[in-house]
Amino acid sequence: MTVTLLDHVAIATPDLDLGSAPYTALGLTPEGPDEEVAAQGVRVRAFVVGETLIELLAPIRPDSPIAGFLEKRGPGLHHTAYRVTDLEAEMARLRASGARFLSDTPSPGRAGTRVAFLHPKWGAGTLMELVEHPAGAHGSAGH
Ligand SMILES: CC[C@H](C(=O)O)C(=O)SCCNC(=O)CCNC(=O)[C@H](O)C(C)(C)COP(=O)(O)OP(=O)(O)OC[C@H]1O[C@@H](n2cnc3c(N)ncnc32)[C@H](O)[C@@H]1OP(=O)(O)O
Ligand SMILES: [Co+2]
Repeated sequence: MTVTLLDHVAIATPDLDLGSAPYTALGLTPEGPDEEVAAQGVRVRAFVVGETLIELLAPIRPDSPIAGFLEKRGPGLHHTAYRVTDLEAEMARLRASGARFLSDTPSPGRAGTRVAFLHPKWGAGTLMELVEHPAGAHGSAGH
């Protein structure tokens, strides 16, 4: 079993400052500066919650999956993400068990990570993401 951590819970928002309000009110602070991930058409702000993160996602392009999600479902919970130690091995293992990935190969994620998404239908209604951190990632949570 190579899932080692609930890496993050992602929230879709039209605007990072607007979406940050409840988390700031809880006294949570961002892990670092906002980050744009062009591959996903998003701007990300990650709040540290102990060993895991709240990943706030705002679209930077109309064709971003987050823009589509907001149009159809409005702001709120978007996906859950699980840290794995070997992404390719986990993808192969899950594929062999019938899992449906949204792409054949990993994509670039936040903070130099590599990510792969499983179809929400396979996730029993939840969009699920696997995250592999660069070897030796630092920080209390390895973030
Ligand atoms: C910065 C990177 C960061 C990181 O962690 O490092 C990220 O997490 S980036 C996050 C943004 N990127 C993605 O979400 C990529 C994966 N997502 C997709 O490819 C699409 O959003 C997809 C395929 C999940 C949905 O695409 P689309 O909305 O065009 O398709 P449908 O509307 O036809 O949806 C199909 C079916 O799935 C349901 N759905 C859609 N999104 C979600 C969701 N987030 N959670 C649960 N279910 C979802 C949708 O309602 C449809 O179901 P149906 O019963 O047919 O209505
Ligand atoms: Co994510």
